[in-house]
Amino acid sequence: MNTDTDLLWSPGRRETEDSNIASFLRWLGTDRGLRFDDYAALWRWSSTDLPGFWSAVWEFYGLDAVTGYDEVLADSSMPGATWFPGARLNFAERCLARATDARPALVCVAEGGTPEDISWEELCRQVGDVAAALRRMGVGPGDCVAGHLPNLPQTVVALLATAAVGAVWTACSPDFGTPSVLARLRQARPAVLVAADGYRHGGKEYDRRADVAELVDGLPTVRHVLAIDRLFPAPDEPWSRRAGVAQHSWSALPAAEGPLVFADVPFDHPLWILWSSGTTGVPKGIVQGHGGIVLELLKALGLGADLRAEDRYLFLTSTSWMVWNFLVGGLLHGSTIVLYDGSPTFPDVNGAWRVAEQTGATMVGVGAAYLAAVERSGTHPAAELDLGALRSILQTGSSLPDSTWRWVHERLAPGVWLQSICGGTDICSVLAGGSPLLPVRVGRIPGPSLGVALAAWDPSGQPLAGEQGELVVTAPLPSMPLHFVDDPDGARYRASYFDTYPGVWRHGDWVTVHPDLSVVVSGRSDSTLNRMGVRMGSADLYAVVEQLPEVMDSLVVGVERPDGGYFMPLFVVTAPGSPLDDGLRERIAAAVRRRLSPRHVPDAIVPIAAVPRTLTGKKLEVPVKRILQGARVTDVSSAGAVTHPEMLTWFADYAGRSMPGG
Ligand SMILES: CC(=O)CC(=O)O
Repeated sequence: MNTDTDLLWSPGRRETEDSNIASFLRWLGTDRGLRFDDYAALWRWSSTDLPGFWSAVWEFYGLDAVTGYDEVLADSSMPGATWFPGARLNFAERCLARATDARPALVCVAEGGTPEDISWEELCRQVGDVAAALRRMGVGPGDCVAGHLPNLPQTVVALLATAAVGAVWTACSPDFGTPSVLARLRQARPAVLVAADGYRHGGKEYDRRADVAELVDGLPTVRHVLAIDRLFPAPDEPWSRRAGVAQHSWSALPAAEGPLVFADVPFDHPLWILWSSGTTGVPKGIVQGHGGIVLELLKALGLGADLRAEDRYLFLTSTSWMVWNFLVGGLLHGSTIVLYDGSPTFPDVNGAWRVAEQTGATMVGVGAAYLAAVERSGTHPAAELDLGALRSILQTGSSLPDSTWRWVHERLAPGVWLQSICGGTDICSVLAGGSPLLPVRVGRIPGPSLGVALAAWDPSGQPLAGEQGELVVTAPLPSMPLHFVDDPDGARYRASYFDTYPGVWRHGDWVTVHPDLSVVVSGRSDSTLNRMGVRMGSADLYAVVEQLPEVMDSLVVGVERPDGGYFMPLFVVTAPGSPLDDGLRERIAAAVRRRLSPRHVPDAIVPIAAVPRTLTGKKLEVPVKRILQGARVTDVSSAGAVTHPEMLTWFADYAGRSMPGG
């Protein structure tokens, strides 16, 4: 039910008249003679007239002054759509195109430190020096440069320098275990490894030099290590002793001899490789292209999130989550991007908000789990900190409990525009999210993003209105993968998105699209709960269970048994001092029965010490389900890619001990 008490935020004059999307609508009227009464009408046009919409984005953002093209969409089949043949543009060049003296390009904060500004001029100079160094190492189109780096200014510089020379970038955050990093980077076959000596997190320093040596040993294609010695400086000490590998110190790189030259690459030239979470098999290397990413991030951040040049845009993320790339996309808008290298909960749970205060961040991106944790802490950031500059929060990763939507508006930053966004690595962007033209209501993503032909489908491919179905995208997007790494015939790519509905992208989430176009995502469809033929999203259960003050975290899975039975245990982490006794079990079951349905009541409610998650915060529903079905821990998760890996062994023991018929 959606009543007015659910309304948290409504567009004001700034949004309806001064936002980027308002300017876009005016521009469509004057330049194209197109008028739309509301967001819904604009979205319908944008997701059906693809050449019309994407050519409008192209012109509105001035790309026609950069390059021409033969056609907008030469082939619209999925997979394999052909966008903007004939166009040539370089992501790095576009990121540096709006350099200005007026504002910094980067504001960098190390955990416990003070913010440091890097000007656009300085950023361009550093990109030029590193690009020149890469060219001296013989790196160019067809090569890969890999980063083993935390969220440092050097990481942004290395990405832009790699793109500038036309090579492919990929990164793993150093908090990943070495086997996980190797499972990814081995596939990418990097020629150069850019690595930091360590990182700081939660008040501790982690030395990673030995891990870098191990990586170099495991990556026979690496010829050069570009070493960032910041925490443990020992410039003359090579980290790897492997023959044939040269180590260069980042801080000692010579200045470039000439101006920065950007490789002139076609629209679909590979830009970077992003990695799937790798919790259900070998991580998939998702390759996205220069043109598709430029266009998508201009549209998503500009027309969707209303990012502007004067914004200071912070995302709390490691370099392994696609939102880091989504953060760097802020440069395309001439915005200042804020890089925080550290834990959002250091020195206390409000660490991230302190960084926002220190840096004057105007738009802050966070994972849902972090927001919920701050809510639970009982602190009142709005009273303790000056978040006056903050205008918008981007929330993603998983669904937000209803209470947290309200808490953000009441206690974190009253008046702020909370944008819940859903998309992912696969497109490095947003499928559904906020719009300056749409109100924000509790529990609802305001609408599908422009250009995204999003729908809910039933198993036979029929669209569902106001009912939960598979999230599909029925028309191509420019940032869809060019291909996967090591997938020459595209079989892995097709199997990932196109096996259920040939020619239509199945994203792997359960979604409901309401008549007002608002969207509710109810969890991953590959971890669906299916009781007696009724499908239920795990997120619905979490939303109820995690509202109880005694429950800190939870995980639910539905296990098909060999005997045809179905077992649906709910695992809960209780708050200190709240044992999971019969009383609490009954309160949980009663809340689920009342707020959802008797069918949602779990078969067992079991205490656990922690919920294992991917390093980007997603609960490990599918791996746990598979363990409960008898899979070996090592077959369903890759070491170092999950939090609380010890819990996977716990689930294996539980499967042996407590599963019905087990
Ligand atoms: C934008 C997103 O969808 C991010 C994520 O959940 O991985």
